Amino acid sequence: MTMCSVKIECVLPENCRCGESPVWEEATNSLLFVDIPSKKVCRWDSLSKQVHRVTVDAPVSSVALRQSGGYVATVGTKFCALDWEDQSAIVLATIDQDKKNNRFNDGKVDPAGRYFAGTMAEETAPGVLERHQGSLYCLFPDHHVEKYFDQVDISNGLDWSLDHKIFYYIDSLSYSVDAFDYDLHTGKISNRRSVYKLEKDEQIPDGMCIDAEGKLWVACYNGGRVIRLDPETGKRLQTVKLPVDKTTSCCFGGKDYSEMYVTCARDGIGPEDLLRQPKAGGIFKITGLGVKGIPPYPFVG
Ligand SMILES: O=C(O)[C@H](O)[C@@H](O)[C@H](O)[C@H](O)CO
Ligand SMILES: [Zn+2]
Repeated sequence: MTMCSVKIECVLPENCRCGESPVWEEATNSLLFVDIPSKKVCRWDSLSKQVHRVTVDAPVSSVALRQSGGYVATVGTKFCALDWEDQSAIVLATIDQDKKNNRFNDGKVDPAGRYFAGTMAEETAPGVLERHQGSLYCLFPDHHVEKYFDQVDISNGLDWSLDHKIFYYIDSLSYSVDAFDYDLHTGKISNRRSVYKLEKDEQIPDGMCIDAEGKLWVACYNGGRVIRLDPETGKRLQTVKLPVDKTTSCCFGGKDYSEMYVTCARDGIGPEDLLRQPKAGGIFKITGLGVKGIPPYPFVG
């Protein structure tokens, strides 16, 4: 494996205000993602290059596959089921009803088909928000919701180790990638610890995914990069820089999950900086990483 074969291209100039939650859907050779403030769930067909967009009635912060068809998404403060054909959203559960300024942020389905997602106070500008307002929640297959912990600033990246015994989690403003022991049978988490502290130029940790070797990939907001971490040694193994600063999240997709897709944001970039990064808000594809990902888990409810 040589690092020099890494290639980065913008495959879709979508101008997302805040692109997030990339998810590969093998059945349609497509990449799903959201644009949070634009209230849009998008599906980009990698073969036809066509995009389908569904607009919902509140900021949509994550999307996931659903075993029984369609998708699930976190919309405002609700876990919803999305019917792609008739473009409808059905509410499965509502959270944070006592916190009127909160919304969901990043979410992902665990290996047993439960949908994890956390909340945050709405931002007045990128990174500017009332602190400690967020919590981490999980929607179980029977549609009941459990709260894991509160006091979160910006609930973000999440994924599970390949043996399903560890849950990795990012609260962005802690500048840390954390790990918990994970009980796949019950969905319970325990024993929180930090596995990596971001360096200054890496800026703010945002979305995250695991690769087929058990290493973590973290998108660095304002850092214009994704970094590969070894959660066992706490070392950074690789840095891949992108031509945009506000990289928000990443996932593997494409043939055998050998490509990485990266979302990013356009909001918060001044006119002068936009000239330097005209592709801000686009969808990027990284090839030649020499490592594959794993398929996303579908929600089983
Ligand atoms: O994409 C997200 O996860 C949040 O919704 C964003 O708002 C950014 O992470 C945040 O601005 C970084 O500070
Ligand atoms: Zn995020």
